[in-house]
Amino acid sequence: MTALSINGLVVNRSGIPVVRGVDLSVSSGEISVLLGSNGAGKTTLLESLSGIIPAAAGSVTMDDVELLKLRAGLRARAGISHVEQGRTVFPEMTTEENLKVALDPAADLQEAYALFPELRQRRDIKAGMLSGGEQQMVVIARSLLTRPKVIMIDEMSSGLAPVIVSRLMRAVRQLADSGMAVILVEQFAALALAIGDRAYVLRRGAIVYDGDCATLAGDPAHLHRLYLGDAAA
Ligand SMILES: Nc1ncnc2c1ncn2[C@@H]1O[C@H](COP(=O)(O)OP(=O)(O)OP(=O)(O)O)[C@@H](O)[C@H]1O
Repeated sequence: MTALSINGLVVNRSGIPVVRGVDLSVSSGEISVLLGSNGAGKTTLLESLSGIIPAAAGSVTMDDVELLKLRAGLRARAGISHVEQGRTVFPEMTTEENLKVALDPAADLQEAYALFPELRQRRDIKAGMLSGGEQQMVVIARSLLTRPKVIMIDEMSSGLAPVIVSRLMRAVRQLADSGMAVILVEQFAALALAIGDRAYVLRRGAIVYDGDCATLAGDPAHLHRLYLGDAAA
């Protein structure tokens, strides 16, 4: 079932289009992996969906609601959550206090501990004392507790060891398996393709691949060409 439908999305940065007519749809229960080289426009695309920056043209619908007409806070309430690149914990608050920050009345803290049991033992510790991987778990769990229909996760693995990244990837798979639509922007393409369903590759603001993850994972040379475009020919 389509959870979010993006049509003809254009987003400018300093007056220059960096997302140029993107069509994309994400389904409940699936991980849509969004790949592309540095500067391709991935973060800009996510920021326009959550309302951090305005879109110049296009349409983004969720349950027949036009998100682009809503302020950021209302988009979150409509069910889209954004785990921003580099977002951190409140270091002086405990793990549990961090989790409670955006707790939806219908949500239960136990959902966070079910996703990341390792946080349960750390609940009373100041979040600033947690490891980088645990902090990222808190940030993702905080987003889960807003009860989103669509969760967008931007480069969650930055600076983390591969074993931690794999742990986080398993959790992201669990989120999708519980029925959420996940948009995953990731620099570790192989790891993301291994757990994802649908893949999109963005190059200079335009989608140059739209297909399933397994096909792309099985053809690294194709992926390489998609990233580099004409430069790889
Ligand atoms: N605040 C800004 N003002 C002006 N231009 C910006 C701004 N942020 C990003 N850009 C430009 O917009 C383009 C897209 O950047 P964006 O960060 O969306 O790409 P990305 O695919 O997420 O790359 P990365 O993997 O490096 O985060 C780039 O050319 C970048 O230089």
